[in-house]
Amino acid sequence: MYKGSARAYTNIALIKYWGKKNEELILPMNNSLSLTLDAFYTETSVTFEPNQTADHFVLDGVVQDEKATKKISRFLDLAREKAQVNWGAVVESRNFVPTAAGLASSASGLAALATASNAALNLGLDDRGLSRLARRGSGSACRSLFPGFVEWEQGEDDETSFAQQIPSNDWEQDLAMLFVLINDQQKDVSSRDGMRRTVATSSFYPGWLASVPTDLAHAKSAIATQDFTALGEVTEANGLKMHATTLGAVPPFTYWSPDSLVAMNLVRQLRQIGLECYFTMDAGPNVKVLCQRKDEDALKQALSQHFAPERLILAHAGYGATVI
Ligand SMILES: O=C(O)C[C@@](O)(CF)CCOP(=O)(O)OP(=O)(O)O
Repeated sequence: MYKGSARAYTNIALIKYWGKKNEELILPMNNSLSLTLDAFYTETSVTFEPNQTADHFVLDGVVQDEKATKKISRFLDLAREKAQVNWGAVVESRNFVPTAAGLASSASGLAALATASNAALNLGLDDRGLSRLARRGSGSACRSLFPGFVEWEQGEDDETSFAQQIPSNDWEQDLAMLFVLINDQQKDVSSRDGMRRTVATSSFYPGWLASVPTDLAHAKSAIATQDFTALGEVTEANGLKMHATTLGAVPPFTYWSPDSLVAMNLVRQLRQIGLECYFTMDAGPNVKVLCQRKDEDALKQALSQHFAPERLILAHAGYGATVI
């Protein structure tokens, strides 16, 4: 029986990955930096069957359609190639996210699948090898292998593009991230499609890309000096610039919904009255608010004046992917 199971946690980028220089290998245009969180995780088991060739994918108890299964199969082919086998597999994944979330994070899912495949096929991959394998499933997944603050080195090719943890003296334990879950019916443009369109057509993209190295340096120095204000400011600015690129795409699009703007404005108002907090957003309307742990209750209290409590999820620093 060639079976492996793993758990991996989602991560939120403070300095965003937004654009690929190589779609096939998922090589990014820039380095990114994230914080691995504890609130959302995925548990995945994979069982390779020597006398089967078809793959089956069950997500949260539901057998997935051909399109979703094909995406998993393409990833499993990488593991099969490394093991020199052509065995079919059954993948069972469970996302542990609050029901209201709608936060199906591919990052934790693919990081868990890479870790589970490594165990099932006894591939013997080290952290770097695992990060490179997860990257082939979804770019941000390469960061979910590790706890704390994580930097994805963009690299030049498959060998040199991987993530690693940034030394922080556990400062991340002093921080918190409050997820404001905006229920938005509108179908978002996927992160993959959004970054593809933006790179190809947005006149704002070059300006964004040119600003990332400086933002990254500021974020890393803020972590080294445990300067929350500096980390918050660069996080909020970098996220806003990333989202600005979508407005210049052809056709233009935005991930922001009216309630996203309400949340962003509330964060600015709270800062003005001395509750230090900063927001960031990804490929969806949800708003993530970075604060210090000592302020998390005041922040949640303030936002619950405008958002129902079940839509406010507090997260803290998470853990690296593990075999379970
Ligand atoms: O996480 C970040 O750095 C920023 C984003 O979340 C902003 F939306 C993008 C994540 O993109 P992902 O889903 O990894 O894309 P893939 O490589 O096409 O699968």
